Amino acid sequence: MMPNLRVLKLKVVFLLLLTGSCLTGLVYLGFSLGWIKADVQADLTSWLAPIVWEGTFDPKLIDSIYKQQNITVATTVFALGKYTVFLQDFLESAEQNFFVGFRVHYYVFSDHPEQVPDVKLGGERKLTVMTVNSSSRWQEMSLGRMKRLEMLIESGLVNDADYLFSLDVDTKFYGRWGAETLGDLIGVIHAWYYNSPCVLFPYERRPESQAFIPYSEGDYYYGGAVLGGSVKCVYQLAKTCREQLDIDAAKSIEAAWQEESHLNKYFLYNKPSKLLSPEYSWDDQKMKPQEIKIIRFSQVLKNYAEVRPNI
Ligand SMILES: CC(=O)N[C@H]1[C@@H](OP(=O)(O)OP(=O)(O)OC[C@H]2O[C@@H](n3ccc(=O)[nH]c3=O)[C@H](O)[C@@H]2O)O[C@H](CO)[C@H](O)[C@@H]1O
Ligand SMILES: [Mn+2]
Repeated sequence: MMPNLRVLKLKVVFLLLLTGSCLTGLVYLGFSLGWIKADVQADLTSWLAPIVWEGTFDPKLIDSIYKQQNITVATTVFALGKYTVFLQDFLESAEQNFFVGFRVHYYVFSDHPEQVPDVKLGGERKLTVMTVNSSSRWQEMSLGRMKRLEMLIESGLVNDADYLFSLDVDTKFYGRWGAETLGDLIGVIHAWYYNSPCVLFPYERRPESQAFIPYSEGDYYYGGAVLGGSVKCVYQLAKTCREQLDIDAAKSIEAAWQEESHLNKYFLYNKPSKLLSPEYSWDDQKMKPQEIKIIRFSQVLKNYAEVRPNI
């Protein structure tokens, strides 16, 4: 009986050791492949780009540095079809929170220019309405933004601007958005994926698409609702994404999340110089967890059937 018991004990110890090392191996693999996030609130990426969270900057100091440089911030926003209903709140809340005290130039693209509301703007802030053709599919309105952004920059209209942002219109500002968001190339971490492992990111996974990213790659999932940077860098981004979208369109492929998928591909190989935390692109549908100290900009609730021309 005794020797059997010893063998049994040895087997148990061996099994425990095996399980232990398997788990350690899995955790190691998880970290190295990005399945497990070490710190969802890190304030630096592995390529040393800052990630802007509340508490990582001094708002007054950073604004004063850029004020001395007398900069102009251009901002494009697209409101086609029924999305013009979002403009009033977008613009009014931007006037309260977005680069307050800076020279801001909004470019509102719409197929219903007469529906662009007359919002009172602060001193040194202006708005230009850009009339565009309608589309019958919401996907085209969304992905058409890259082409229009590229054309706007080529037209020379934004030559007076130092920085350029492109923002979703079905949104509202709830908090400060200032000079801390400026840099060469700016992306925002998507609110629904900031604490997800990489393999769960909804990147385009079909190799036929130019937006394809294999499961072994990726670092962040960026939202399509916010992009920005210097006019030069935004031009390169918009042009490249538009070219990739055209190649896909010629093959009748539409990436999983339209231009957002192409943006993610672009950022994977052209790393943003600064990342905005999900504070800068939240979603009203999503409860604010404790680790998020402030919501600055957020997608408002919308009735998709009511505002979109197609499903
Ligand atoms: C939070 C976030 O990252 N949102 C992205 C997401 O879903 P969303 O559900 O946020 O997409 P969406 O319906 O807001 O469309 C994106 C933008 O396209 C414009 N638009 C769209 C439809 C329309 O009928 N009229 C119109 O003007 C408008 O500026 C809108 O804000 O995926 C989209 C592409 O699939 C875009 O990448 C969005 O930026
Ligand atoms: Mn949106």
